[in-house]
Amino acid sequence: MKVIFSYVKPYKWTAVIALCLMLMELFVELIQPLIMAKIIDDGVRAQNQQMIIQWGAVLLILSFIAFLAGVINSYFSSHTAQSFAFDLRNALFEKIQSFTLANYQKFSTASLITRLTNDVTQVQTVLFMSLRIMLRAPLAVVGSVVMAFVVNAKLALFLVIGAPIIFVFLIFMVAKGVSYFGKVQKRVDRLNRVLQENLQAMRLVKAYLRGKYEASRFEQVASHLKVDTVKALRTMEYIMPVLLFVMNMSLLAVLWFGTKQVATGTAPLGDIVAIVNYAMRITGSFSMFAFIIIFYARAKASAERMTEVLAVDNEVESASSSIVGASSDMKLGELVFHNVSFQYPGTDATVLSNVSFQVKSGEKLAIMGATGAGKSTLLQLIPRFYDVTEGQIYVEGKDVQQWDLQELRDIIGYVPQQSLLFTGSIADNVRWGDTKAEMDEVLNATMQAQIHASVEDFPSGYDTRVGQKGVNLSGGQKQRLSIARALLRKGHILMLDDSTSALDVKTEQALWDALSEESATMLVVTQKIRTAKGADHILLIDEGKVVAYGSHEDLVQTSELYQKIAISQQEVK
Ligand SMILES: Nc1ncnc2c1ncn2[C@@H]1O[C@H](COP(=O)(O)OP(=O)(O)OP(=O)(O)O)[C@@H](O)[C@H]1O
Repeated sequence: MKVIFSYVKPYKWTAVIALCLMLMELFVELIQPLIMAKIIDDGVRAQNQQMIIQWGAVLLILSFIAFLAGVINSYFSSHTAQSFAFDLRNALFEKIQSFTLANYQKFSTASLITRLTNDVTQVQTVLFMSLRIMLRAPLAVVGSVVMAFVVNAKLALFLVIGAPIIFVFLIFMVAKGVSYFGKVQKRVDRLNRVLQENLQAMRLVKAYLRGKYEASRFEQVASHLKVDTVKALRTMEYIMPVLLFVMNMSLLAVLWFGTKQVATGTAPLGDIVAIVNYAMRITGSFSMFAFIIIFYARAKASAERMTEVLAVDNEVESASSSIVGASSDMKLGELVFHNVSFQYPGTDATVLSNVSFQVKSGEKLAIMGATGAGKSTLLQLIPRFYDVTEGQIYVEGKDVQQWDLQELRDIIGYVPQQSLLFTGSIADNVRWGDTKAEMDEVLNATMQAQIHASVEDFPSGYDTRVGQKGVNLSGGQKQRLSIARALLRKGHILMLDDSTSALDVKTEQALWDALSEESATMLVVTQKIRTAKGADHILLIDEGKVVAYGSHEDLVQTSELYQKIAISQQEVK
């Protein structure tokens, strides 16, 4: 809660104003009985109309002030809560942007979405409600007790006799509530995950006629959410009866001893009436407590989940040293792997084992190997999506761990295996690679990526809207747009992870011809011997180990595995 509520700090003054206004409302509420008493004693009973008008006017003015305070309080409370939520959401989003891939894997996407939306809203609601009404209930209890002491301290003592029991009970219920509502939020995560997966796989669901199966999967997580929420709310239902029982016992004691005091003449009847009145107010405020605890417990659980995100330590980033710039003997785009071994964080399977190779400036390296051999993993180590477990990777003569991370990633153009596009125009999507690029640079990139002609054929050309995840584009179009986006970066190293799998032979050949003019060093993961043939060297990986390295002509002679692949693709020559 502490970390999360530090985001209220910039708005502390609006929060303080809201609190003061709320106190003003409470003050009016608490002195209302006294004024009523005045009207009855000095006005009605004394038959003094002047007094009735005078105190009536005071009551009216105070009520109007309370009304105004309420309206202005609403304004300040919502300003504070909305601004707080805005800042918190942005902070969470920024933190997530800085996550290492290993950290992404720790949280599921659905859980991160819930944390950024639902969890923020829970805390925002509690903040607003606290400033507006929720804090009023406990303060009204305290105020009523104080007023009761002012009226008759001996009788008022009976009102606080149950306080320790109530205090311990409330702490117990908050702890229970936090644990139960923490579970509820996890259930919300799961529900979102099933929903997200289902919506993303809608085509598959239809093709496999899995609508009913998916509906039952959803129903299952929805019913878990329902059961856990009901359990949490049922537990909270004990709050009211327990508080009311303790309060009613106190009230009985006040009446019992109060009657005795009246009988012996030690207290006026008015005192008992007033104390009973305050006791009723306390009881009334207690009826709010169940809601307060539910809201508070839920918000606390949400706050803990958000703190988890904000507290993430991004090991890769923090390891980045302050040495900036390249070494003097650097060659643009030169890359060296030296005895690199790698295991994914939290796993014990060795994905890459003792990998060593070198790619000279401007060279083209094709990386081949069976599925799961470790090709994509190898590429991801270069921009430090993950850090090597053993060995070193040198880019332009400098260990990647000594590069300023931004500078390192700035010189790398990366096209992942799965083409990802964003909602927006085609031009926006290409420009995503370099937001400052001019239109002629965009055109250069799209021409090189062999997508320009297709874009021109669209009725709106470069302004064509790309649907969610590029639904309105073909697989090959998406791949070529992703390549254009990477080319626009004009990096020293271009990494293509099986990014031409959806292209026809002619288009692919045209693309490689265009890319052969590129001065960047190129790493191309491919399954096709035809593509590998055009590379300067081929790196063949099997189960994370380098099993062959050389040109196509060399490997056809020397590597049995390469020969097998070549024969299967009828590309032995
Ligand atoms: N994020 C991850 N966490 C843990 N293990 C992973 C992760 N990504 C991949 N692996 C494992 O690492 C191994 C190599 O995967 P990688 O994706 O690098 O293979 P690949 O050669 O690119 O395969 P493909 O040609 O099918 O894309 C696989 O055994 C895979 O299960």
